[in-house]
Amino acid sequence: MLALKNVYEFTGNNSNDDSLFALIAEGIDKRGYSIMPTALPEALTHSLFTHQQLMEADKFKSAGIGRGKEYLQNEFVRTDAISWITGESQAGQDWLTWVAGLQTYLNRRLFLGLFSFESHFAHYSPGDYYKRHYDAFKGESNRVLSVVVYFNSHWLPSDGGELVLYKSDHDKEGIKVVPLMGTIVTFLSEEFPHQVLAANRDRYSIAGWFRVNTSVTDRVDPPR
Ligand SMILES: O=C(O)CCC(=O)C(=O)O
Ligand SMILES: [Fe+2]
Repeated sequence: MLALKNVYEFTGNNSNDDSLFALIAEGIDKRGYSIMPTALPEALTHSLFTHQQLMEADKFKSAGIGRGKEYLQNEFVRTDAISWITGESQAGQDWLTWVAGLQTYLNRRLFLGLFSFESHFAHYSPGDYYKRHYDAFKGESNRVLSVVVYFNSHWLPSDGGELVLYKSDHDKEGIKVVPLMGTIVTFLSEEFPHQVLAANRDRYSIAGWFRVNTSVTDRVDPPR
Protein backbone atom coordinates (compact mmCIF):
# COMPACT_ATOMS: atom_id res chain seq x y z
CA MET A 1 0.00 0.00 0.00
CA LEU A 2 2.97 2.29 0.44
CA ALA A 3 3.28 2.91 -3.28
CA LEU A 4 -0.37 3.93 -3.37
CA LYS A 5 0.00 6.48 -0.63
CA ASN A 6 2.94 8.32 -2.09
CA VAL A 7 1.36 9.23 -5.38
CA TYR A 8 -2.03 10.22 -4.03
CA GLU A 9 -3.51 13.47 -5.25
CA PHE A 10 -6.99 14.85 -4.76
CA THR A 11 -8.03 14.43 -8.35
CA GLY A 12 -11.48 13.07 -7.72
CA ASN A 13 -11.55 9.89 -9.74
CA ASN A 14 -8.26 8.32 -8.79
CA SER A 15 -7.29 4.85 -9.97
CA ASN A 16 -5.08 4.40 -6.90
CA ASP A 17 -8.16 4.92 -4.79
CA ASP A 18 -9.92 2.32 -6.91
CA SER A 19 -7.39 -0.38 -6.08
CA LEU A 20 -7.74 0.44 -2.38
CA PHE A 21 -11.54 0.53 -2.66
CA ALA A 22 -11.43 -2.85 -4.43
CA LEU A 23 -9.60 -4.40 -1.47
CA ILE A 24 -12.04 -2.87 0.99
CA ALA A 25 -14.99 -4.13 -1.08
CA GLU A 26 -13.49 -7.61 -1.21
CA GLY A 27 -13.19 -7.74 2.59
CA ILE A 28 -16.75 -6.54 3.10
CA ASP A 29 -18.03 -8.99 0.50
CA LYS A 30 -16.16 -12.01 1.88
CA ARG A 31 -16.19 -11.38 5.63
CA GLY A 32 -18.38 -8.37 6.33
CA TYR A 33 -15.39 -6.31 7.40
CA SER A 34 -12.06 -5.02 6.17
CA ILE A 35 -8.99 -3.97 8.16
CA MET A 36 -6.38 -2.12 6.08
CA PRO A 37 -3.22 -0.91 7.88
CA THR A 38 -1.56 2.30 6.59
CA ALA A 39 -4.03 2.46 3.73
CA LEU A 40 -5.54 5.95 3.88
CA PRO A 41 -3.76 8.09 1.26
CA GLU A 42 -0.82 9.85 2.86
CA ALA A 43 -1.76 13.41 1.86
CA LEU A 44 -5.28 12.92 3.19
CA THR A 45 -4.01 11.32 6.40
CA HIS A 46 -1.65 14.22 6.95
CA SER A 47 -4.30 16.83 6.25
CA LEU A 48 -6.82 15.22 8.64
CA PHE A 49 -4.24 14.62 11.35
CA THR A 50 -3.05 18.24 11.19
CA HIS A 51 -6.60 19.53 11.22
CA GLN A 52 -7.54 17.44 14.24
CA GLN A 53 -4.47 18.63 16.16
CA LEU A 54 -5.38 22.26 15.37
CA MET A 55 -8.91 21.66 16.57
CA GLU A 56 -7.49 20.14 19.72
CA ALA A 57 -5.91 23.47 20.48
CA ASP A 58 -9.28 25.23 20.03
CA LYS A 59 -12.45 23.28 20.36
CA PHE A 60 -11.58 20.07 22.11
CA LYS A 61 -9.76 21.84 24.92
CA SER A 62 -12.74 24.08 25.67
CA ALA A 63 -15.04 21.06 25.73
CA GLY A 64 -18.55 21.93 26.73
CA ILE A 65 -18.28 25.56 25.63
CA GLY A 66 -18.26 25.38 21.83
CA ARG A 67 -19.46 21.83 21.43
CA GLY A 68 -22.45 21.63 23.70
CA LYS A 69 -24.34 18.37 23.56
CA GLU A 70 -21.72 16.65 21.45
CA TYR A 71 -19.60 16.22 24.54
CA LEU A 72 -19.85 13.23 26.90
CA GLN A 73 -23.50 12.47 26.27
CA ASN A 74 -23.39 9.08 27.86
CA GLU A 75 -20.42 8.66 30.11
CA PHE A 76 -21.35 5.14 31.11
CA VAL A 77 -21.03 3.82 27.57
CA ARG A 78 -18.37 6.05 26.08
CA THR A 79 -16.09 8.79 27.33
CA ASP A 80 -14.43 10.14 24.19
CA ALA A 81 -14.93 13.69 22.88
CA ILE A 82 -16.23 14.16 19.35
CA SER A 83 -16.55 16.82 16.67
CA TRP A 84 -18.79 16.26 13.63
CA ILE A 85 -17.24 16.75 10.18
CA THR A 86 -19.28 19.18 8.13
CA GLY A 87 -16.91 19.92 5.28
CA GLU A 88 -16.26 23.49 6.39
CA SER A 89 -12.52 22.88 6.50
CA GLN A 90 -10.34 21.85 3.57
CA ALA A 91 -9.39 18.69 5.45
CA GLY A 92 -13.07 17.89 6.07
CA GLN A 93 -13.84 18.45 2.40
CA ASP A 94 -10.96 16.22 1.28
CA TRP A 95 -12.22 13.51 3.61
CA LEU A 96 -15.79 13.77 2.30
CA THR A 97 -14.51 13.66 -1.30
CA TRP A 98 -12.54 10.50 -0.57
CA VAL A 99 -15.53 8.96 1.20
CA ALA A 100 -17.78 9.82 -1.76
CA GLY A 101 -15.40 7.87 -4.00
CA LEU A 102 -15.59 4.90 -1.64
CA GLN A 103 -19.38 5.17 -1.56
CA THR A 104 -19.65 5.16 -5.36
CA TYR A 105 -17.26 2.24 -5.64
CA LEU A 106 -19.03 0.11 -3.02
CA ASN A 107 -22.43 0.84 -4.52
CA ARG A 108 -21.24 -0.20 -7.98
CA ARG A 109 -19.41 -3.25 -6.81
CA LEU A 110 -21.58 -4.55 -3.95
CA PHE A 111 -24.93 -2.84 -4.62
CA LEU A 112 -25.08 -1.64 -1.02
CA GLY A 113 -27.32 1.33 -1.82
CA LEU A 114 -25.24 3.65 0.39
CA PHE A 115 -27.08 6.94 0.37
CA SER A 116 -25.61 9.33 2.92
CA PHE A 117 -22.64 9.58 5.26
CA GLU A 118 -21.98 11.16 8.62
CA SER A 119 -18.71 11.19 10.54
CA HIS A 120 -16.91 12.79 13.43
CA PHE A 121 -13.43 13.21 14.75
CA ALA A 122 -12.97 11.50 18.08
CA HIS A 123 -10.40 12.02 20.80
CA TYR A 124 -9.99 9.43 23.52
CA SER A 125 -7.96 10.91 26.38
CA PRO A 126 -6.00 8.54 28.64
CA GLY A 127 -8.55 6.31 30.40
CA ASP A 128 -11.28 6.86 27.79
CA TYR A 129 -13.13 3.89 26.32
CA TYR A 130 -16.24 2.90 24.39
CA LYS A 131 -17.96 -0.19 25.73
CA ARG A 132 -19.07 -3.08 23.56
CA HIS A 133 -21.87 -1.94 21.28
CA TYR A 134 -23.44 -2.22 17.85
CA ASP A 135 -23.49 0.87 15.63
CA ALA A 136 -26.93 -0.21 14.40
CA PHE A 137 -29.59 -2.72 15.38
CA LYS A 138 -31.24 -4.90 12.77
CA GLY A 139 -34.34 -3.30 11.35
CA GLU A 140 -34.11 -0.33 13.68
CA SER A 141 -31.63 1.92 11.94
CA ASN A 142 -30.54 2.77 8.42
CA ARG A 143 -26.86 2.79 9.32
CA VAL A 144 -25.34 0.00 7.27
CA LEU A 145 -21.59 0.44 7.06
CA SER A 146 -19.18 1.78 9.69
CA VAL A 147 -15.83 3.32 8.76
CA VAL A 148 -13.06 4.14 11.22
CA VAL A 149 -9.63 5.67 10.49
CA TYR A 150 -6.83 6.43 12.93
CA PHE A 151 -4.24 9.16 13.40
CA ASN A 152 -1.73 7.81 15.94
CA SER A 153 1.97 7.22 15.42
CA HIS A 154 4.17 4.74 17.29
CA TRP A 155 1.39 2.94 19.11
CA LEU A 156 2.68 0.38 21.61
CA PRO A 157 0.83 -2.63 23.04
CA SER A 158 1.03 -0.92 26.44
CA ASP A 159 -0.89 2.06 25.00
CA GLY A 160 -4.10 -0.04 24.96
CA GLY A 161 -6.95 1.65 23.09
CA GLU A 162 -7.43 -1.16 20.56
CA LEU A 163 -10.66 -1.52 18.65
CA VAL A 164 -11.97 -5.04 19.28
CA LEU A 165 -14.26 -6.32 16.57
CA TYR A 166 -16.42 -9.32 17.50
CA LYS A 167 -17.88 -11.64 14.90
CA SER A 168 -21.09 -12.29 16.82
CA ASP A 169 -22.82 -11.79 20.16
CA HIS A 170 -21.11 -14.97 21.38
CA ASP A 171 -17.59 -14.05 20.31
CA LYS A 172 -15.61 -13.20 23.44
CA GLU A 173 -12.18 -12.96 21.84
CA GLY A 174 -12.66 -10.68 18.85
CA ILE A 175 -10.08 -9.21 16.51
CA LYS A 176 -7.91 -6.46 17.95
CA VAL A 177 -7.05 -3.49 15.76
CA VAL A 178 -4.19 -1.19 16.76
CA PRO A 179 -5.28 2.42 16.08
CA LEU A 180 -2.24 3.26 13.97
CA MET A 181 -1.93 6.20 11.58
CA GLY A 182 -3.74 5.58 8.29
CA THR A 183 -5.43 2.30 9.21
CA ILE A 184 -8.91 2.01 7.71
CA VAL A 185 -11.51 -0.28 9.29
CA THR A 186 -14.88 -0.87 7.63
CA PHE A 187 -17.59 -3.26 8.84
CA LEU A 188 -21.28 -3.91 8.42
CA SER A 189 -22.85 -1.88 11.24
CA GLU A 190 -25.53 -4.43 12.17
CA GLU A 191 -23.25 -7.46 12.16
CA PHE A 192 -20.29 -6.69 14.40
CA PRO A 193 -20.40 -5.77 18.06
CA HIS A 194 -17.22 -3.91 18.93
CA GLN A 195 -15.56 -1.88 21.64
CA VAL A 196 -12.68 0.49 22.22
CA LEU A 197 -10.45 -0.62 25.08
CA ALA A 198 -9.30 2.07 27.48
CA ALA A 199 -6.44 4.02 25.94
CA ASN A 200 -3.42 4.91 28.05
CA ARG A 201 -2.51 7.87 25.86
CA ASP A 202 -4.36 10.30 23.59
CA ARG A 203 -6.03 8.41 20.75
CA TYR A 204 -7.24 10.24 17.62
CA SER A 205 -9.62 8.90 15.01
CA ILE A 206 -12.57 9.49 12.71
CA ALA A 207 -15.66 7.30 12.96
CA GLY A 208 -18.32 7.46 10.26
CA TRP A 209 -21.41 5.66 9.03
CA PHE A 210 -23.04 5.20 5.67
CA ARG A 211 -26.81 5.10 5.67
CA VAL A 212 -29.27 3.68 3.20
CA ASN A 213 -32.29 5.73 2.29
CA THR A 214 -35.13 4.30 4.35
CA SER A 215 -37.89 6.02 6.26
CA VAL A 216 -36.76 4.55 9.58
CA THR A 217 -35.87 7.83 11.18
CA ASP A 218 -37.85 7.81 14.42
CA ARG A 219 -35.22 6.03 16.44
CA VAL A 220 -31.99 7.52 17.70
CA ASP A 221 -28.98 5.35 16.93
CA PRO A 222 -27.01 3.75 19.75
CA PRO A 223 -25.54 6.12 22.29
CA ARG A 224 -22.74 8.32 21.20
O1 LIG B 1 -12.57 4.36 17.41
C1 LIG B 1 -12.86 3.20 17.18
O2 LIG B 1 -12.01 2.32 17.04
C2 LIG B 1 -14.32 2.79 17.08
C3 LIG B 1 -15.27 3.84 17.56
C4 LIG B 1 -16.69 3.36 17.59
O3 LIG B 1 -16.97 2.20 17.73
C5 LIG B 1 -17.79 4.34 17.39
O4 LIG B 1 -17.55 5.56 17.42
O5 LIG B 1 -18.94 3.88 17.22
FE1 LIG C 1 -18.99 1.87 17.12
